[in-house]
Amino acid sequence: MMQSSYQTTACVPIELQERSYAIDIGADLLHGMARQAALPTGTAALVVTNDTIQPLYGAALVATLQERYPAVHTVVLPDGEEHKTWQTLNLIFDALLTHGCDRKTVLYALGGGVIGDMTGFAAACYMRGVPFVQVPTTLLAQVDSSVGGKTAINHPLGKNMIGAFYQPRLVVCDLATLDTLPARELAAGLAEVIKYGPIADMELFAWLEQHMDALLARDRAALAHAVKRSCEIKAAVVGADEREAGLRAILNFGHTFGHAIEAGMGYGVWLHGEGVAAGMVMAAELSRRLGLVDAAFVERLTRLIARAGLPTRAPVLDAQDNAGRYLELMRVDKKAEAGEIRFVLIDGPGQAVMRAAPDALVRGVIDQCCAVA
Ligand SMILES: NC(=O)c1ccc[n+]([C@@H]2O[C@H](COP(=O)([O-])OP(=O)(O)OC[C@H]3O[C@@H](n4cnc5c(N)ncnc54)[C@H](O)[C@@H]3O)[C@@H](O)[C@H]2O)c1
Ligand SMILES: O=C(O)C(=O)C[C@@H](O)[C@H](O)[C@H](O)COP(=O)(O)O
Ligand SMILES: [Zn+2]
Repeated sequence: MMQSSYQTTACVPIELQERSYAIDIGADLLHGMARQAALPTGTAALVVTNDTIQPLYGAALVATLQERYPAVHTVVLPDGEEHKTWQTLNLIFDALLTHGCDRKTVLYALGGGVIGDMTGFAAACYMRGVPFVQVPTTLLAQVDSSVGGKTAINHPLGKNMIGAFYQPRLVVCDLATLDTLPARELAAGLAEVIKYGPIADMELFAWLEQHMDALLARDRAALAHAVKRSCEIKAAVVGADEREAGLRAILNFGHTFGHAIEAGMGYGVWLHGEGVAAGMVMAAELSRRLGLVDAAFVERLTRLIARAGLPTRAPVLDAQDNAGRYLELMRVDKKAEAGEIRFVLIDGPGQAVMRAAPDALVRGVIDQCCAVA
C-alpha cells in the first residue's frame, strides 16, 4: 500500500460558531486526506468533479476516501462556467439518488469554483442538507471560492442568482494540483488575490508587486503565502459577516462590473477572474471620479493587474448602447436595492466602502474603460 502523508504548511481557521472549520494548505494533501480527523464520517462519499479534473486527480481522491468510507462514488460533470446550471446540478442529485445515498453521505467538491459552488448548493439541498468538503484545485478556488459558504448556479439573466449560504466542513488546498493549471486560469486566480489588497491589506498588495514573477512561475512558497494570506483575509471577513449583511460585500470589489461582463459576453467567454480584473479597474476609476482615491492609485492597481497577465480593459457588450447594456446587467446585481446599483469602491488604499453612484458618472467610466469595438 502506498505510504500516505498529510502535512500541512498552514491551517487557517474560520470561526463561525458551530459552523467553524479549517482551511488546510499544503502539498500532496490529496494522497493522505483520509488521515485528517476533521473529515466528516459517513455512510458514503460522493466525489463531484468534471471531465478535465477526473483523469488528473479523481483516482487519488477516491483511493484516500476509500480508507474512510464504506462506499465512494464519483459523478463527473461537464466542464465549464456555461454548465453552472440547474441541468448540471440535477446530475448531482441523480447520482445521489441512483447510489441510494442517505443523509450521512459526504459530498467532496474536487475542482475549481464552478464545481465548488455547485457541489455546495447540491449539499445544501439534498435531503435538506448533507455535509460537504471543498477540495479546490484552481488558484481561484483555493484563495476565494472554497471558503465562506457562498454556493450557487447562474441564471441567463444574472450570475450566481440561485443559491444558498452553506458552509463546508473542511477545505483542503493541495498546492501540488496547481502544477497542472493552465496559465490563463492561474492568472484568473491572481485577480482574486489582488482584490484583497485594495479592500483590506496594502501590505499584501506590495508583496504581490514584489512576487508577481515568482507567482507566475508557480514558485511553491510564493503560492503558499498567497493562498494563506488570502484565506486569512477572507476568513476574517466571513467570520464577521457570514451572510453579507454589510462588511462581506467588500469581497465583491470589481464584481458588479465583472459579473456584467461574464453574463453579457455569455458565461465562459470571459473567465470570472478576468471579469473581476477589468471590473476592479472600472471600480477604481469610479472611486477616483468620486474623489475617493487619486489617479496614482488607479494606475498602480492597473499596472499590477496587467503584470498578472489579466485584462485591464473591459469588452464592449453592445455596439449601439454599451453603457446602457452594462447598466441594465448591473441592475440585476445582488447588492442592488430598488433598482439602484451599489458599488464596492475604494475609499483610500486598503479600505473599501459601498456606495451608489450617479448613472452619468458610471457611464463615463464604462466609456473610458471599454475596449474600442
Ligand atoms: N463561492 C464563492 O465565494 C466564489 C468566489 C469566487 C468565484 N466563485 C465562482 O467560481 C467560478 C470560477 O472558478 P474557477 O476560476 O476555479 O473556474 P473553474 O471552476 O471553471 O475552473 C477553471 C478551469 O480549470 C480546470 N481545472 C481546475 N483545476 C485544474 C487543475 N488542477 N489542473 C488543470 N485544470 C484544472 C477546470 O476544469 C476549468 O476548466 C465562477 O463560477 C465564480 O462565480 C465563487
Ligand atoms: O465570498 C464572497 O462574499 C464574495 O463576494 C467572493 C467573490 O469573489 C465571489 O465571486 C462571489 O461568488 C460573488 O458573490 P455574489 O454574491 O456577487 O454572487
Ligand atoms: Zn469572485
